[in-house]
Amino acid sequence: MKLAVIGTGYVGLVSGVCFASKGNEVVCVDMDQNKIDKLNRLQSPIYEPGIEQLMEENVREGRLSFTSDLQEAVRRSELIILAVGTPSLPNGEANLQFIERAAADIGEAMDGYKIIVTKSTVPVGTNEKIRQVIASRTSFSFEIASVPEFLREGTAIRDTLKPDRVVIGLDNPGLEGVLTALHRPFTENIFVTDIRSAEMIKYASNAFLATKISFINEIANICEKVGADVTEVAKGMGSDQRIGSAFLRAGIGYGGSCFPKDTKALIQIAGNVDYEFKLLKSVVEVNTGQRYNVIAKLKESLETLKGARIGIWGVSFKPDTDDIRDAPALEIVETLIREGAVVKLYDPIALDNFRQQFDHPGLHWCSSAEEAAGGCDAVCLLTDWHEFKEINLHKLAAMMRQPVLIDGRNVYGREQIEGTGLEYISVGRPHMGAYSEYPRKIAEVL
Ligand SMILES: NC(=O)C1=CN([C@@H]2O[C@H](COP(=O)(O)OP(=O)(O)OC[C@H]3O[C@@H](n4cnc5c(N)ncnc54)[C@H](O)[C@@H]3O)[C@@H](O)[C@H]2O)C=CC1
Ligand SMILES: O=C(O)[C@H]1O[C@H](OP(=O)(O)OP(=O)(O)OC[C@H]2O[C@@H](n3ccc(=O)[nH]c3=O)[C@H](O)[C@@H]2O)[C@H](O)[C@@H](O)[C@@H]1O
Repeated sequence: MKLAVIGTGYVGLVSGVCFASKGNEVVCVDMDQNKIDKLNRLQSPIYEPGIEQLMEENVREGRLSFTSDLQEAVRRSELIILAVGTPSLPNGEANLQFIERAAADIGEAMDGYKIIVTKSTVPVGTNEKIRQVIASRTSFSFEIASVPEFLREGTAIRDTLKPDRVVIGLDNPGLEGVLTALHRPFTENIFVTDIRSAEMIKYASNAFLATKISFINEIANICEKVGADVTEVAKGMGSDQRIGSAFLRAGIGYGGSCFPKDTKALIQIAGNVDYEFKLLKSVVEVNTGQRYNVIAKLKESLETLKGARIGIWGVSFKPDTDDIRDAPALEIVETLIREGAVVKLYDPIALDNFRQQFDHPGLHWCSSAEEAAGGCDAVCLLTDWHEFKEINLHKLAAMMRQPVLIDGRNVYGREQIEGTGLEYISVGRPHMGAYSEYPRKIAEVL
């Protein structure tokens, strides 16, 4: 099939490349000429393992191209995929300006029948608006469908080539054949429903995963007070198939371009129909608090942050991505600076993006984890990059001014910590190390 994909962020680029690799002729469109120039040099504007190789193969085979000319792309395609951003407005609602503009541009460019598929995450009822915007710009007939995207950054290609399921929302049953045929090379598990339900499935899925994370984080906070180990608790809970083990990793809370924005948007969607989504509001509140627990733990350990030297390991919102959108590290580092700490930052790939968001004379940019830790009063591990698991913790303790390690992702096991001399404070697990007063506090509670 001939496809145009509008928007070359994670979703547009990865789905464009994956549709091309299944034999479709795909043109990816972006209004950002710099991105298109980069793509035409076969350089990916997103960090995603394997993407450049797949781009190169498909361009070489003549199935994939990149342009900023939306009109030309729409005219040569049978099906158009909308994958533009839907960021948050200040009140949490989804900002639909990119969607509306793209829909208008598509309507104006149309020169015949087209199918328009929305992959962007959009509030319930948005596809109806898209239909109206396009209809007001063209007299040619067209169909709309909602095919929400469930890929994760860092595993986006694998998630797209082998998804758990594909959800297709449509109002005209006549579209089912063409859309299921387009997606069947990826999976047999295709769920066809109406457009509004498809739109809601996307928000409900992200909100549910966010809820699992906040739930386990609250359990972790209680574990810390009663002397239980949340990683054991999660294993024990997760082996019940009704619960499932995924998304039960306690830590410093979720970040990224989607969970924070989509949870807030769903609260607004509910609010707009006079429904207070109390559970989801608490999920968001717990998530914010979880980031600040790192600060509280530092203060407990160091007494004051003024003048303290703090090493930060990892600033991206999760490993294998350079994305720092709504990364917990942003708020944590800003707070440390506000409290007068000197902060040494290291991340394998996300430091440039971080610096564009937040820079300050009190920040030191380091090129290795060891450099960031050297001479520090505490190191905070905020992103569970694989390389941090391999660090020699004996050497770490020796190079620090005070050997305090705050592990925000529960990366290390007891056997790695024992004998290192580190004071080790993780999330929802017993504190370890010479300086720890933890057992005394438990005794007080009991
Ligand atoms: N990032 C992710 O992992 C996932 C994102 N989503 C959803 O997919 C949508 C896209 O997200 P990202 O890929 O992160 O987006 P993004 O915001 O990184 O990129 C969107 C791109 O669209 C381009 N664009 C905007 N308006 C345009 C127009 N009228 N014509 C041509 N290009 C235009 C922008 O220049 C930008 O390059 C959002 O709704 C998001 O919630 C869904 C699943 C996963
Ligand atoms: O709509 C979206 O954009 C996407 O949002 C998430 O994908 P993503 O944000 O790439 O990353 P996740 O792997 O889901 O992690 C999100 C955040 O939750 C945190 N997390 C995840 C799992 C866990 O057990 N604990 C936990 O704290 C991660 O560290 C990260 O900060 C969803 O997993 C995707 O299905 C969805 O398509």
